Amino acid sequence: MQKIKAALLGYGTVGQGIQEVIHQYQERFRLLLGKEVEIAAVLVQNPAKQRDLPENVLVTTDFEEIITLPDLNVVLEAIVGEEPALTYLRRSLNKGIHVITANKMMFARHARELLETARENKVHIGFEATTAGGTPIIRTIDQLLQVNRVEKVEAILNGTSNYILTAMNDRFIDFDTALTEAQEKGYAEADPTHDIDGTDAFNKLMILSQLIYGEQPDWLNVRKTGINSLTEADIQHAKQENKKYKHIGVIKKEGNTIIAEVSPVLLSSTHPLHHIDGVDNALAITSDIVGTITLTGPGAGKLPTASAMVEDLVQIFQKEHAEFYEKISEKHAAV
Ligand SMILES: NC(=O)C1=CN([C@@H]2O[C@H](COP(=O)(O)OP(=O)(O)OC[C@H]3O[C@@H](n4cnc5c(N)ncnc54)[C@H](OP(=O)(O)O)[C@@H]3O)[C@@H](O)[C@H]2O)C=CC1
Ligand SMILES: N[C@@H](CC=O)C(=O)O
Repeated sequence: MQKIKAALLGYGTVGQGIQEVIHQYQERFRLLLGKEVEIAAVLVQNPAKQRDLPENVLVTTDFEEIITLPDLNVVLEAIVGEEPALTYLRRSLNKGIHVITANKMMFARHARELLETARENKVHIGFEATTAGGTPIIRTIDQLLQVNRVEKVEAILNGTSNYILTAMNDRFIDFDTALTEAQEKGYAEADPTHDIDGTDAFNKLMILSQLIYGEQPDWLNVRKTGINSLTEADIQHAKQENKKYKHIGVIKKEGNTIIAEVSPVLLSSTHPLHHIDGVDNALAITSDIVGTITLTGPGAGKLPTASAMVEDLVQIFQKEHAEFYEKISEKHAAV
C-alpha cells in the first residue's frame, strides 16, 4: 500500500492529537485516498521530554532533518508563535511540500504570503484548525458560500474565554480556577495571555477577514478587549437579569472599509450566541442569498483540533489526486 509521508512540527496537545487520530484512522485513509498516512518524523523543542511514539519515528529538534527527509509529502504544524513556524512553512512550500497549520498567531499575520507561496509552488495549505478549533468554518466559507457574499460574521472564537465565562456563570467559580481548568483540559495557549486579552480571537477574526474579503483591516483600527476586563460581579449581575457576557468578534464591510472588533458583549437570552457554553465556539454568518447560518462546535482541544487537521489532509490529497488526473487527460487530449 502506498503511503503519504508526513512530518509533525510540535508534539504538545495538538501534535499528540494528530498522531493519535492518524494512528487510529488508517482504514479511513485507505478508503478515502487509497493510501496510508505515515508520520515519519516529529519536531520538538525539548529533547529531554519522554515521547510516546513508535520507535521508527524520527524525533528531532533540528528542522534540517525534517526538510531533508526523502519524499516528504506534507508538514503538519502545531508549534507556538510566529517564528520559527513561518520560516519552516515557507521552506516546506518552496520545496513543493503541502502544509497544514493550526498556528493562528503566525497565520493571521502571514496568510497572504503563505497562500501565494503555496500557489506559486502548486501545493496546498490547510488552515481549518486556525479558526474555531474543530468547527469547520473555513471550508464552509471557502467552498459552500462561493456565490453568496458574506456580509457579516458575529462569532465566539476563543474556547478558553467561553469556558471561563461559562464556569463563572454556572458554577460560581473564580476566574483563576476556571483558567486553570481550561489549561488542564488543553484548551488554553501555552501562554494564556492571548486567550483572555482578546488577541487569540482577534487573530482568528483576521484570518476570517483574509478568507472572506481577501484582505484585513488595519490592525491598529480594530478594537480589542478581552474577558480580563470583566469582574465576577459583572457576570453575576448579568445573570440576575437573565443575560450573559460572551466574548464576541464581529467583522463586516461597510463600503470599502472592513470593520472589526473583539470584546465582551452582554447578550439577552434571545440572542443566538447566548446559549453557546463551555469550550464551544459559534459563528453566525450572514450572507446575501442564504441569510444567517450559525455553525457551532468545539473551539479548542486535542481531538477537535486534530480532526480539523486530518480533514485538511484528506482534502489536500483528494485535490492532488484530481489535479494529477486532470493533467493526464489534458496530455491525452493534446496528443
Ligand atoms: N490547544 C488547542 O486547542 C489549539 C491549539 N492551536 C494552536 O496549535 C499550536 C500548538 O498548540 P498546543 O499543542 O496546544 O501547544 P503545546 O504547548 O501543548 O505544544 C507545543 C508543541 O510545540 C513544540 N514547540 C514549541 N516551540 C517549538 C519550536 N520553536 N521548535 C520546535 N518545537 C516547538 C513543543 O515542544 P516540546 O514538547 O519539546 O515542549 C510542543 O511539543 C499553537 O500554535 C496553538 O495556538 C490551534 C487550535 C487549538
Ligand atoms: N486557546 C485557543 C485554542 C484554539 O484555538 C482557544 O481557547 O480557543
